[in-house]
Amino acid sequence: MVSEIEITPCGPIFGSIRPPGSKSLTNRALIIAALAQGRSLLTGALASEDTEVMIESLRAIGVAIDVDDISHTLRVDGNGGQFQGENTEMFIANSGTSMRFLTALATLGQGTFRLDGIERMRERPIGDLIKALQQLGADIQTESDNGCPPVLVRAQGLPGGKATIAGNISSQYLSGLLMAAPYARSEVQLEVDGELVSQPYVRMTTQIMRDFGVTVEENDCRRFVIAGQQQYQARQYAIEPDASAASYFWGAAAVSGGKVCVEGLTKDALQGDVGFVEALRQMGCEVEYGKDSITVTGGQLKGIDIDMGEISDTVQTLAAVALFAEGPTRVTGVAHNRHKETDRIGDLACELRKLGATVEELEDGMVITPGTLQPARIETYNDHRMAMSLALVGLRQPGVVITNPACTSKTYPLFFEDLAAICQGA
Ligand SMILES: O=C(O)C1=C[C@@H](OP(=O)(O)O)[C@@H](O)[C@H](O)C1
Ligand SMILES: C=C(OP(=O)(O)O)C(=O)O
Repeated sequence: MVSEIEITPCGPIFGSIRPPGSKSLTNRALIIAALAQGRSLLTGALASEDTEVMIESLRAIGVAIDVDDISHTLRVDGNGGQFQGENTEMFIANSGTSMRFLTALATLGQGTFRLDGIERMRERPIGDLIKALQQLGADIQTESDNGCPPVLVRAQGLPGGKATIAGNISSQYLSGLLMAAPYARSEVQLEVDGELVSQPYVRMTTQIMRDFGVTVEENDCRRFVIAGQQQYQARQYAIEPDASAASYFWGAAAVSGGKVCVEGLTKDALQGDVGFVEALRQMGCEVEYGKDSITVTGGQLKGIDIDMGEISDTVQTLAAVALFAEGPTRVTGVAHNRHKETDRIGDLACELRKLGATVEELEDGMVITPGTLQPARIETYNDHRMAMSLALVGLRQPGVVITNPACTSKTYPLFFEDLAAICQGA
């Protein structure tokens, strides 16, 4: 792909789109189908770097996965939770879900597993998950003492028992523990210690576990009891389009003053990020929930004060929209965004300032005061969401250049093609 893209401004965008499959659901369904006994068919799956590294890692432990790129279907022949490692290496690039879910899964096998990723992955914390797995009897550690990957697992199956898990840095630790727990030798009791960020992802985890036939007792998203020696039931499973990806198209309607319908998502979607449209409604957009779609119509935009702790992957999208609003927008509740693909508070503030905004950084968010927009060369920090969100600014402001646009391949390889296509009707 080209080394940079200049976004062409366009008029109001009217169109509809079905984004590719959800990253979060694809990677959960892959973990669960891999542990099930028998064949599962996952339809509507995402094909991107984050799912690719998950698939390759599962193949490394003997799970046969056939990818049909045309129908977006994955055929997974699960190993029933029986697998061996012989110094098995899993290279996970910068996929947080893969790193956290596969670390928990690896403890169920027999033998040695090592999980590693790119440089940034070696700065993304995993220590709290390691501690919880140790409480459940796993022999597991990080290679260095900074609490980040690489992770080494000397697995002999997971004994089970009680563990507390911190939830203030990432909910993915809890999701990983939950999905592995039914394969422990005895009951697993999990208790969240302190704040739990990104809660909707945990609800997504328990729902998909139940959909694949295991029981999970749950008390207010704080305490969980999972009987040991359960088995996921292989099945056909339909994956929703990605709601975080959808945010860019809803955002495009907002900044361009058009109307965009995202197909395949509803208010009842498993992904909490559909809640992003309610933030747009607060800012002045119109939102219509259809039977199988959600449509956003742009309006007179005003700044808002919002806690985005439950929908943190859409902070950058909201920030892009905020540049076109009247008055400041204050985002809070997202301290954990500093540990994602990049520091999504500090680095986002820096790029927003280049575009002409005044940004005050908070410990857990930022206050964005729009100014006179100006052309800018946007640094993407190898963060797909920096590229996709700030591209929206270029739909109105000439001279917005996105560097390293190929970084969208983490979750959305064809993002710029899809954005151009929907703009063509504008
Ligand atoms: O469980 C998941 O699928 C995810 C949880 C969130 O991470 P945190 O729990 O680290 O906020 C989110 O940012 C990520 O893109 C996907
Ligand atoms: C934070 C993200 O991904 P992950 O943690 O799965 O790498 C994301 O997709 O925005």
